[in-house]
Amino acid sequence: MDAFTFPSYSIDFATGEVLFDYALTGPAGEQRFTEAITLPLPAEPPSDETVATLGRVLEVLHLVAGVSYYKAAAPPRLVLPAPLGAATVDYVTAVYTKGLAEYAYRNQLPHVLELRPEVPVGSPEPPRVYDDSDRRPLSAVGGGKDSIVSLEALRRAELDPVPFSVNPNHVIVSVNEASGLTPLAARRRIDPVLFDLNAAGALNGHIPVTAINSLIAVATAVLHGLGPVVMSNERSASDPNLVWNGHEINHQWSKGVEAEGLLRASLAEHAGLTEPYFSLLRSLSELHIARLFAEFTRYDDVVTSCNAAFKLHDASERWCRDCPKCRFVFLAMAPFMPRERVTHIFGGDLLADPEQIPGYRELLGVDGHKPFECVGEVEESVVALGLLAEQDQWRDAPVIQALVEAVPETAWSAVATSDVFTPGGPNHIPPTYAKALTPLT
Ligand SMILES: CC(=O)N[C@H]1[C@@H](OP(=O)(O)OP(=O)(O)OC[C@H]2O[C@@H](n3ccc(=O)[nH]c3=O)[C@H](O)[C@@H]2O)O[C@H](CO)[C@@H](O)[C@@H]1O[C@H](C)C(=O)N[C@@H](C)C(=O)N[C@@H](CCC(=O)O)C(=O)O
Ligand SMILES: Nc1ncnc2c1ncn2[C@@H]1O[C@H](COP(=O)(O)OP(=O)(O)OP(=O)(O)O)[C@@H](O)[C@H]1O
Repeated sequence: MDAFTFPSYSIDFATGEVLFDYALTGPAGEQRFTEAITLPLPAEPPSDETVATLGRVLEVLHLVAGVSYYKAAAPPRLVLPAPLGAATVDYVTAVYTKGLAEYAYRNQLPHVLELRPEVPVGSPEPPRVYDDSDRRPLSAVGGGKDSIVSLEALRRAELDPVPFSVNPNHVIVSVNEASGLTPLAARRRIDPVLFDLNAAGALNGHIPVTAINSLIAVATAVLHGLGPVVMSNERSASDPNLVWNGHEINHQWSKGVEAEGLLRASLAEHAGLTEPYFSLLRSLSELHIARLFAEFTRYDDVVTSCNAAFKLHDASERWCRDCPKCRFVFLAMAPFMPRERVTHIFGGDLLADPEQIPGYRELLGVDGHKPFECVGEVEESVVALGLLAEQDQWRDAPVIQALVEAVPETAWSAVATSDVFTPGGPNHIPPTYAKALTPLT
């Protein structure tokens, strides 16, 4: 295949169904795909202005959601369907290069990191300006600790959040029920042809899924006349796992602050949205968020951060208790709650199981590089370990004993001056929302 194109998209306002068409083309022929996204419909039909703004958001989503199909062949040409402004070209370029960086690294495809889209000459019509800043926020819920902290911070600040998810599974449904708030949900159906191609050995790998979920959330907020989309992406999401051929490889790129800024700029330029999207937890470390989560016990029976529970096929019921994310979140929550509570949340005690030691050595930077997963920085893991080693309830746990001995002296001295509990770093949080977080932190 030598090119990836975007033949058309359509929306049916009777059902909320949006169809995005894609094509991989080359000398051997064409492979078409159609992704279907069903937006929740509002009680009243949308105004012409809303339809126009929604159309602009969907144009960007059409481009971004193409990554799933582009990656099946990684052709050298990415051919966009219409003229775009500079900020939107920058965003789309970054999604296909930085967002696919882990995929490029694992498949040894350096050209993906250098991909530049071909954009038709011309300028898009300027959008209508749409000020949504004072409306109820749409708060993205992924079922894990982070979105729960945001939801509760917004609720305490009386900002009246609407929980929102893409394809909510039983975990997300239970988290929403525990919140007592009435959620909105969108459906997303990947073209099953992609799964057939994967089974036949097509190129495959990680994609920037948060970029897709984010734009579906913004589209839903516009359609329902709601305000900003509030994400729960933390400070450490911006840090790369490694550097390859001079490029940063970050598993969590589309959760990072760079992606957030590029998406905001694109939505302002292309859709006229003044305050469309930001992460409320941007200035916090994962460890800090885990400490905040410990204040809320109503979600203990349902909260699940393990990615295995969110697979499209053969998902685990809740925590798998044997992956980097389970290991990290257990380590991060344990210092801030009784041992019985964290063991209850996970359905087992990971720090009592010596089989977990090799995985924890990676998280602590003793072996290998930071795993390709949504886990905190090495520094956060070392700080958590230090806190646990001081507690009677954990000091004698087999994993804690082994890890305390494994961590080198240099790492202990580095964390002595750690800022993991000091909010910091760049963020896009509007002042009204910054106030929502202050009482918690
Ligand atoms: C749940 C998970 O981690 N899935 C990744 C896994 O896919 P797997 O085959 O084990 O399961 P499925 O998720 O059911 O996917 C089936 C195939 O579908 C393709 N696909 C899926 C979703 C999508 O949006 N586009 C797709 O093309 C994919 O090719 C699968 O083969 O391994 C895959 C290959 O490495 C990953 O692509 C799957 O990742 C999902 C897209 C996913 O939802 N992952 C999140 C849990 C995730 O990684 N979140 C990151 C956020 C990173 C970001 O920048 O957004 C995080 O939490 O750090
Ligand atoms: N299915 C989904 N629908 C909408 N938003 C989602 C979905 N899954 C994740 N998100 C959002 O994407 C961002 C990144 O997801 P991530 O899985 O890191 O967060 P989380 O589930 O809240 O917490 P944790 O890090 O503990 O898993 C969060 O803002 C989360 O709310």
